[in-house]
This record gives sequence, structure tokens and C-alpha cells, in this order.
Amino acid sequence: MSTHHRPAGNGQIQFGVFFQGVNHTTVWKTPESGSQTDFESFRRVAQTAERGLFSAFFLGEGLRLREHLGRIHDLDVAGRPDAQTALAALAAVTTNIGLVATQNTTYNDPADLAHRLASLDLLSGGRAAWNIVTTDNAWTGANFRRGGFLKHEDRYIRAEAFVQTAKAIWDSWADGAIAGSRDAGRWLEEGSITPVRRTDASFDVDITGRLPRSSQHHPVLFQAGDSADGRDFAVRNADVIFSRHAELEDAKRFREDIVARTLKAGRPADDVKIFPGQEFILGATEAEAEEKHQWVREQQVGPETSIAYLEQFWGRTLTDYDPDGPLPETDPVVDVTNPTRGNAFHGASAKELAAQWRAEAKDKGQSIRQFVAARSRLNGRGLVGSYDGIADKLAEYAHAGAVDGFNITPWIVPGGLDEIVNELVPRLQDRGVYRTEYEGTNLRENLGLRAPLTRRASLDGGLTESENVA
Ligand SMILES: Cc1cc2nc3c(=O)[nH]c(=O)nc-3n(C[C@H](O)[C@H](O)[C@H](O)COP(=O)(O)O)c2cc1C
Repeated sequence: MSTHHRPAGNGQIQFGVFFQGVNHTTVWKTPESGSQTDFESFRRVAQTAERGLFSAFFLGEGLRLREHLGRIHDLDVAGRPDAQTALAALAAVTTNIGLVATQNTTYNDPADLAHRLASLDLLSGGRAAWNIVTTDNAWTGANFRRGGFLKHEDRYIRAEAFVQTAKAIWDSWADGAIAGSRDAGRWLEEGSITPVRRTDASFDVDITGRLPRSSQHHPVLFQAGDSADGRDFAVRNADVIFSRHAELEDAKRFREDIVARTLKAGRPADDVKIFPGQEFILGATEAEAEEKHQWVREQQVGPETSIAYLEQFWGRTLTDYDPDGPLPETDPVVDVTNPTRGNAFHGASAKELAAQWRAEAKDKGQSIRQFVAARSRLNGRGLVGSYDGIADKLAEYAHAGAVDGFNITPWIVPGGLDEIVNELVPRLQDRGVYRTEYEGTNLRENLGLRAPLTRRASLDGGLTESENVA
């Protein structure tokens, strides 16, 4: 792949916060841990993020409780409030931070979702964003009699049609749709709302948008999904990618791939921003951070969690195995690891994977628990170090143009951002790689985005020359 592009980043790092709600990557069992359903947790994280000039507060989505071997998974917290409801409440107690709702295109309907997102956008003063996902959990499909679980390729076909329809709904009100004067007799200018009629394999709709535009025209579009289909979908539709590629060299490779795809899609090289998820474990010194790191890993991967992790791949209960002993010698009872059950090894041979892991753990002298702690995806992504060391590291990311920001996954809620905002942010500002105030009044401006794709021709007469440079 070509490497001649100038870095797509602008030499700055922004932060978002990913309030995970449910996941074993948040430590929920210490006295400092809050509740994942208490509004106070959301409020405190969002307001701390805003004090730290974060661009976005981000919520995931799960439409059904997580399941494991046919049971509800409850080794960590279960249940979380609807993202848009939580964000609407947060809009009232924040003023600048963007409010990002993860919502899937497989089980929702465009007319309904587009309206709810536009409502959040208007009511928050142009701060809403939609993180578009397709959802890979088959168990979610069981909730729905209609539009149940879809094959991977079909999910992206539906996603494309879904997003095009949502955009058409958002664009259906002309800029001057509302009559300027109360004496005009009618509230709306004649012909100012264009009906949306679309019939394709996924939808058959005939609707009109129900709201005028917000100051950022329509919600900002994030995307999370890492396959080739997912990446191509992102460069056709999204403003920002929420990626898994946080480690520096991996982030650079991912950026290159996305820049190439973005140019191919006819967009300027820097048009799609990249925010990988990232965990920060900080301390005043390296030694302090390392000690905290060990503690956090022990909390995240308890004995039962480490067994449950392996069970996903073995396809059977392994509770008779000692978490402090070696990996099971028996082979998995499934042939292929099943991507629809929520793990990350799509289609790998379960037996081969087990043999590989057994050898790896033996080689390193690791117990089940140590192996899983080392393997847990966030381990590869965690940045561990002193305040100054991590600030230097992030400046390196900024100068390399590897990312536009990080979506921080706090390992504890609600206090997990305090140290980042109090200690790390000022050091980044000293290094000139972090904002000292919000630049704009809406999320699109604060992320440094151009106008929405559907609005560019009408605003600019097409892409300007500077937008076209690669
Ligand atoms: C960083 C990241 C975060 C995600 N968050 C969610 C989520 O909150 N809810 C959800 O249903 N899917 C989520 N997904 C999964 C996507 O919906 C998608 O189904 C999955 O990545 C498979 O698509 P892919 O094959 O293109 O990667 C996330 C994916 C990524 C990469």
C-alpha cells in the first residue's frame, strides 16, 4: 500500500470517553466503583470529560443481556439503560461535549431512529452523533420476530440502505423551510419538505422528515466494524471510525488503509477521523503505574472470568479446571469458533486455536488466568505509564498522524477520568497537542469536520481544491 500521503492527522489529539456499561474491562467490585445504571455515574463521567475538554461522551448498545453457553452472563454487571435516553438526560447537565449513541442498523428502522437522533441533535444544540454498528451477536436476533439475525454481508447491505434513508430523512427539510414571519399564514414555506420514497431489498418507505436541521445539519456519523466491508462502509458514509487499532504501529497501518480507501471513495484524505478505543493506566511514576496495572488486570480477569473466556472457544463448561492450572488438554467440542457468539476469532478452527494457545501458555509458563489476562484484547491496547511518559507517547501519535483521538475506556466508573483530566490533559496542552478550549459550538465543529457529505455540493459548489488534496 502506498505510503506517500502526508499524515492525515492535524497534529492534535482529542479525547472521547467510552462509558462501557457492561464489560469485564471495567472494575465494578471495589468500594470506589459506582453503578452502571445510576444517572450519577453518567453525570460525573460526562462532566469530568467536559472539564477535560473531551470531544465526545460515548455509549455502546446491547439489545439483549449477554449470554454465555445458553445462560445470562453475570460474572460482571448486567443491564444498561438505553443510550439515547441517557444522552438526552446528559444533554441537560453538559454544554459542549458531543453525545454519541451506538445504534445498530440490523434491528432498528430508519424512519424511527433518524427522528430520535435528530431530536437529540436539536435538543442538545447540535451535539448528537450516531455510532453505526451492525451487531454481531446472534442472540440479539432472538429478541426480534422481524429483521432477525442477518449474515455478515447482508448486514452491511442493510446498513448502507439504512444510512442512505436516514440521511435522506435528515435532508428532507430545506434550509429555509420554516416561514420567517408569523404573519405568513403558514408555518412552512411552500414545497420546503421533500418526501422520502425508497424501495430496495431492505426497505420500502414513504415518509417525510419530522424535524428541521440542527446547527450541525444532522448528527455526526461514527462507525465501528473492522472487516473490509465495514471499512468500505465507513469511508462511504461516516465522519469518524471508532477502531480497535490503538497500538502505534498498528494505528499507522490502519490509518494508511483508511486513507487509501477514503481517496478511492472520492473523499479528501483527512475526511474520516480515527478514534481507537484505549485504556490508560497512569501513575506519578512508571513503577506506580505498573503496580496499578497488575492490580487492574487481577480485578478484570478473576478466576471465573478466565474460565468463562475459554468456554467461549471450547463450547462447553470448563468449571472443573483450575484457573491457576494449565489450559485444558481436552479439545473444544465445536469445530469453528462462532463469530455470532460474540468472540473475536471469526471462523478460526477451534481445535487449532486451542492447540496454539496451549503451546503458548506452556511456553510462557502461564496458568489459565495468567494466559487470559495477557490475552484479553484490552491488554494489547492499554497504555501504561507515568503522566509524563504517556503525554510524550501521545505527542508521538499526534506527530505521526496515526490517530485523531482516543476513545478512552475508563477501567473504573465514575472516577476513572479524574487522573486523566487533572494530570494528563495539562501535560498534553503543554506539549501543544491538545486543545485549550472548545473550538466550536457543535460537535461537527469541535471534531474539525467538513459539512455532511450530502451538503457539500450545495454549500461549496462541490469539493474545494484544498479538500481534494490527497
Ligand atoms: C470498537 C468497536 C465497538 C463496537 N461496539 C458495539 C456496540 O456497542 N454494540 C454492538 O452491537 N456492536 C458493537 N460493535 C460491533 C459491530 O457492530 C460489528 O458487528 C462487528 O464489529 C462485526 O462487524 P465487522 O465484521 O465489520 O467488524 C463494535 C465494534 C467495534 C470494532
